[in-house]
Amino acid sequence: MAVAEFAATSSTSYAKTSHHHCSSQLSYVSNRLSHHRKINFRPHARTQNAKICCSVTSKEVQATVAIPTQDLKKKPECYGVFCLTYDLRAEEETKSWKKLINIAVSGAAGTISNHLLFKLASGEVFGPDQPIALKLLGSERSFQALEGVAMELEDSLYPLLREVSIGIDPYEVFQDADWTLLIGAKPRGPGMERAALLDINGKIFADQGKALNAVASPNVKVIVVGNPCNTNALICLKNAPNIPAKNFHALTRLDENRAKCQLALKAGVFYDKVSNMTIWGNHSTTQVPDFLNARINGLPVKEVIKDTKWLEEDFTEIVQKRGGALIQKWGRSSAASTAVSIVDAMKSLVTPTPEGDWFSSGVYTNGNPYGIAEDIVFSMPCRSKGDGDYELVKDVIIDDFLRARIKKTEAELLAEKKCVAHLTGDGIAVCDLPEDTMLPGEM
Ligand SMILES: NC(=O)C1=CN([C@@H]2O[C@H](COP(=O)(O)OP(=O)(O)OC[C@H]3O[C@@H](n4cnc5c(N)ncnc54)[C@H](OP(=O)(O)O)[C@@H]3O)[C@@H](O)[C@H]2O)C=CC1
Ligand SMILES: O=C([O-])CC(=O)C(=O)O
Repeated sequence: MAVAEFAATSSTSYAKTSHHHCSSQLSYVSNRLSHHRKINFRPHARTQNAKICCSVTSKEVQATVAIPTQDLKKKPECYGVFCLTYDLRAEEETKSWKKLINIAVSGAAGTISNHLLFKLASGEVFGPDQPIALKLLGSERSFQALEGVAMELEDSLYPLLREVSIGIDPYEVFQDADWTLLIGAKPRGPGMERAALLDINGKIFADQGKALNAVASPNVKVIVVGNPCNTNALICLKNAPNIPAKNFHALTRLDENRAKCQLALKAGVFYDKVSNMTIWGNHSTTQVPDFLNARINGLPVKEVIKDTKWLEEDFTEIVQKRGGALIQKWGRSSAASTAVSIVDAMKSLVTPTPEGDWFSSGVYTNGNPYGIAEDIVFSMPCRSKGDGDYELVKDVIIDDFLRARIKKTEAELLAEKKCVAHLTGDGIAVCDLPEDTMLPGEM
């Protein structure tokens, strides 16, 4: 279909008219770029302009759509309706738009992503005046499903979602990414050794680290979700030497949220009363949910929950194995709550941490103040000024109970690291994992 058939002229006030109404004025001319299996170049400047309304603030905004004069077939980097670009100069004039944030997501056709992408597009992380681009990474096996995801994003008419592109080559999809959410990973199948999983998934994260190093924004923030996420994050950062190691996170926010929920349940308070929750170590069954430093209604947990046996035994184990308990009910691993926790993890980095509180994230240990071995990715308490960066919290108490548990999860991560030495540039891999090395979902 010829692009010139596209005709849309309108401007309106968002306060009075929804974006659904706005968008319905577009003649839909997407030529369904389904046959384009790769993205490979950026939109070119040669355009002619038409106007559509794309307001996201209460101010009246006229955004100018740039209509490509070239055949859309030659513009495979965007998906469908997202190929209709807009004139940044016009936007600058309105002073209503912020610079686009590029978010790359791997495993984008998977279950977690199916929740996450729609939350991102709705503005949950970056706010109601921040346009975003989603760059979705799939594979040969998932490409058709990925198109389905992109079609649903189109049909959702999110005013903040300006660009969607899909592809199977991380060197293309990660181009200029400001954030990268690495979710895609092979799930551990029946009878599969954890060492094999570390190797298979490790290779994925080594390749993706190299791609990020080559093409992403030099200050890209990377959140690794695909398991085993701590060691995958380590592999990724080792393969991306030009990106600060500090920018890589392994997702342990779901564990933090699970721990807060259990403390709230036991104390009989709503979960917003639980703060200062640290998850130490690995996103596995050796993780340490820290009830020593956590607070309920501002008080140390031990002053509110007097049942020490429950705290030391039941609480810890419930949190460690919550993923497995969920799998037994659902028949698949946590997806919606994982997506929520990814949003929480991102928001914690772009919003100043409330005074006196902190959040948990699996981060690179070099320079940590707790005596944890260097050169691994370990969940620790962090605070952020809201600039995307974070600092480790210094004023935490570590008693003998906590120290012993931290040592155990540290030993597990050091063993995992040896298994992937061939992928981190540390020589020959020697894999001798402790018996109890399991994902939260394996029990
Ligand atoms: N850190 C945390 O708190 C949590 C982590 N997880 C982890 O997140 C990851 C994704 O979970 P979820 O979205 O539910 O999983 P899905 O199975 O729905 O999706 C996973 C995606 O991984 C991709 N993948 C990459 N390599 C392979 C491979 N070799 N074989 C099969 N699939 C592969 C697939 O996409 P494609 O073909 O496009 O590459 C697939 O769509 C898992 O590793 C899971 O263990 C889950 C819950 C919590
Ligand atoms: O073990 C899994 O794949 C799921 C997981 O990480 C969790 O639920 O925490």
